[in-house]
Parts: sequence; C-alpha cells; structure tokens
Amino acid sequence: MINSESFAGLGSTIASLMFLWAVCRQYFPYQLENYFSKYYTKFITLIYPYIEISFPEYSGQRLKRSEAYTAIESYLSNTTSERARRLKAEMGHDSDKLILSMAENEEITDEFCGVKLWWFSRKTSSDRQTISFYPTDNDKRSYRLTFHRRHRVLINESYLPLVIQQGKAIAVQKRKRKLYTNSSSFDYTEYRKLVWSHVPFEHPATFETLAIDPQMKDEIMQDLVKFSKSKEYYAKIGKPWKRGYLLYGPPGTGKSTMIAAMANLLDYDVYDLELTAVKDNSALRKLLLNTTSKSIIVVEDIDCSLDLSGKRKTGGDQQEGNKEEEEKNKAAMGGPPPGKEESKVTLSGLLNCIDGLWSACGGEKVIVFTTNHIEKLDPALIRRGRMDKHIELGFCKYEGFKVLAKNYLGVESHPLFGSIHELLKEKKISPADVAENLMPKNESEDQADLCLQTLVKALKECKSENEKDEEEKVEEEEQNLKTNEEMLENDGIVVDNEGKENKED
Ligand SMILES: Nc1ncnc2c1ncn2[C@@H]1O[C@H](COP(=O)(O)OP(=O)(O)OP(=O)(O)O)[C@@H](O)[C@H]1O
Repeated sequence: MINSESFAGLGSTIASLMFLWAVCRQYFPYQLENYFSKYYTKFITLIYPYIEISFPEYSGQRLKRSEAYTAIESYLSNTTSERARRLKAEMGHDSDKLILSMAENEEITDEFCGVKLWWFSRKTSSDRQTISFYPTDNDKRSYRLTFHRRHRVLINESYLPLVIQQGKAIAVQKRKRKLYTNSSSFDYTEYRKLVWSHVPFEHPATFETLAIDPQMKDEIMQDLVKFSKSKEYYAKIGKPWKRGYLLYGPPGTGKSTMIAAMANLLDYDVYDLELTAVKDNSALRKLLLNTTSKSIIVVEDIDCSLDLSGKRKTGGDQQEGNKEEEEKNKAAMGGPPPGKEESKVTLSGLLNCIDGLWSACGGEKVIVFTTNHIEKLDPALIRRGRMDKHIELGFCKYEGFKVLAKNYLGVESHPLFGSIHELLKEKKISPADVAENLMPKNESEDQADLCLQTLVKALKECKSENEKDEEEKVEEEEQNLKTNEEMLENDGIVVDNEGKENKED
C-alpha cells in the first residue's frame, strides 16, 4: 500500500538519482552512456513498480475537451463526495445541477476487483500568463491514475472501459435535456446552416397523464423500456439500435403529447426535424449525423412535409397567394428570399437516412413520424422495420376521460360520470376538446361540477360516430370530384352541366 508520504519519499530518491545520473553521464564515453541508460531505466522500474496514466483535459484539438477526461470527471464526481477531503462545486457544463468533484491536487483511492488504485487531480499553471481564448493555454488540468504494474491488463481491459462507460452514463443522467429544432437555421447566403438550435426540454407530459387506452399505454411503455435496454440484443441480430414509431390519428388526440411522454420516460433529448427547412438529402444526412445518442427524432405531420413522389412540398394545399405571403414572412425571419429555389429532400433520401448505412451512427435513437392521414403515406415509408410500431390515437373513450378528469379536476368519480360514459360511446370528441371543457375557468370550489356539466353539454352537441362518418364520406367525395375536375381542366377537357366531357380546341 502506498500513501502520499511514501510517494514523496520515492520522489526525492528518484530526483537524487536523476541528478547523480545527469552529473555522471557527462564523464562517460558515448558507448557506456547507452549501456548505463538501459540499466538505469530497469533499475527505476524495479524500485518504482507503479504505472501512471495521465488524462489531460484538452488534447489534440485545443478547443475540444477530451471525452475521456469528461467521463472520468463524472465517474469521480459520484465517488469523490464521500471520499475526498477537499471538493470543488461547479454547475455542470450541460446540467442544471451542482456537481461536486475533487479539488485540484487532491487524491482519492478506488478499488476494483480487490485492486487498489489512486486518482490524482492535477492542475498546473503556467508562470507566464498570456491573454488567450483557449482555456488550455495557462491552466492545464489532468487526472492521473496510478496502479501496480502487475494489474496492467486488468486496469487497461476492464477497469478503464468501465470507468468511461459509467462516467458517460452518469453524465447523461445529470445533463439538462434539450429540445432541438432545425427550423430557424437559415443564414443569409442561401445556404442553410447544418446546425440544430436548442432550448431546455421541459414538457411535463408523462404516460400517467396521457388519456389513452390503459392496455395500449402499458404496451408502449414496455416496448420503449425494452428497447432502451436492448443494446446487446441489437448488436447480436446485427441491426442498428433504433426503433421507429408511427403515431396517427385525428388532430388533438395526443400525438405530440405522447412524444413528450416518451422522452420523459426514456430520459431522451428530442430533435424536432422540420423537413421543409432542410435543403436537400445531403443536408438531411448531416443534420441526422449531428444528433446525439439517447434521442427521439420527430417528424410531425410527415404527409405535409414530404411529397411522396419524392419532392418536398412547399406549402401543402395553399393557394398561390398564401404561398407568396409565406415566402415573404420566411425571408423576413432570415429564410431564403422569396422566389428562391426551395430545398429538395426526397422520399428515398429520407428512407436512406432512416435505415441506410448512416442510420447506424450515433447510438440509440427512436424515430417518430406523426400524421393525421395515414392513408396518404407511401407504404415504403411506414413498412415494419422502418416504423416498427404503428399507434393509432383515436377519439376520447371513457378510460381516457377518467384520466383527464383526474388530471384537470382531481376527481375520480362523480354523479355525471355515468352519463358521460354513455355519451362517449356514440360521440366523437378529441381528448384535446375534452381537456378544454375540463379546464377550470376560475378558482371557485364547485369547478368540477361546472366543468363536467359543460362537457356533458358539449358532448350532446357533438356529432355521433355515424353522423361524423357520413360527413367525412361526403367531404371525401367532394374532394375527389374537385380533383378529377382539376385534372380534366388541365387536360383541356370541359365537363358540361350534364356531366358530359367535351374536348376544348
Ligand atoms: N391523449 C391525450 N392525453 C392527454 N392530453 C391530451 C391527449 N390528447 C390531447 N391532449 C391535450 O390536447 C392538447 C393537444 O394535443 P396534441 O398536440 O398532443 O395533439 P396532436 O394529436 O399532436 O394534434 P395535431 O395532430 O393537431 O398536432 C395537448 O396540449 C394536451 O393537453
């Protein structure tokens, strides 16, 4: 066992020997010097059987903090608060929590498989202080690991990989989660920057507050948790560690809310990918390569962002006038000037990013597409393997209502529950609409009564499933008719009042 005193003793012995060697070597013939040099090194290793590994904070590229140093720092921060005598407290680089770590020039011991090791936190300051942007120029920090040389294999092959792995996991747990977006990443040279901007992710939704079928809820949660723990399984079957979810259903049924709940369950970051703001396939690839592990990549309303013939849509079904207006607004916000060529992400480009060779880069990822119109999606885009789970979020059912009533009013039973149950059997109402009715309007005490009565009234006015189906059928027929007429008009065919087609000259 060694301690600081024996280190100091050894240090001064070695220093004396080195001094002696430096004096003597001047008088030695050249051939003898080599000979002595060899035995000098052997002698030193004999009396000092310890190996030291240094992990500097910055190495290579000056501005990039060493990953190993960061991981060791997190690893040690977990153990040092109990063992070190002098600690320093800092807000983490990427965290809103206070991080305790070893103070400079402090040493702690660690133990692995019965082997004792020493970690020393070192800071050297240059005598000549220079004005510099680089943190490395004046202060140099590093960690030094010391262990007996007979444990070299154990430390190199088992201990150090474990320290790095645990350190990274601790850093992920302590980090502040982020919501990234690419939608405002324009610059003024027509070339869109390939960067994500981000804000802290603070959405409070959880699966507990989600108003969906309880069985489906359990299934999804189990699926997600299983995925997040399946690193070895994915490696074994030779598949990239990723899972695709397609969430579909009418507006206001909780697709976005479910994404937030997924992120909160898994403790992942969210990348909200705005396809309409991506220049082309290569820009898309670079954006996706710049996403981190443990993240959910979301493309909302995929049917509105991508033309399934392979070209991007620029504005859905808008009128030309609206399109111009939107272009002007975009340009005013830093987007491309009106009339400039829009970007071209294609369906095949997107598919390539989801499950091509690129998709395996960067660790575990969940990919989520949402749509209100599943029937409009190309089967290639949503086939199993790409979108592994298709989840339909539908209109509010009684089970969902009970969750909302508990969330919004804090009630689990009420005399009006019975009639609401009956009404929900035949009426089509989205959870968003139910939630809106259940939102207390003021601070008075009988809010539950009032809100539930409002909901009953709203439900009575609501269309029943049959009426809604009938309405949707009529709307669809009208839309088909309109499209046919437009196509015929484009071909120069006029349809007269009796429905007969006449070719125009
Ligand atoms: N299943 C649900 N459980 C709990 N709250 C819900 C649910 N569905 C909707 N809500 C509430 O309604 C609001 C709108 O829901 P959300 O944005 O998730 O719907 P969406 O399906 O993504 O809608 P859109 O298709 O229009 O984007 C949310 O703020 C949430 O409070």
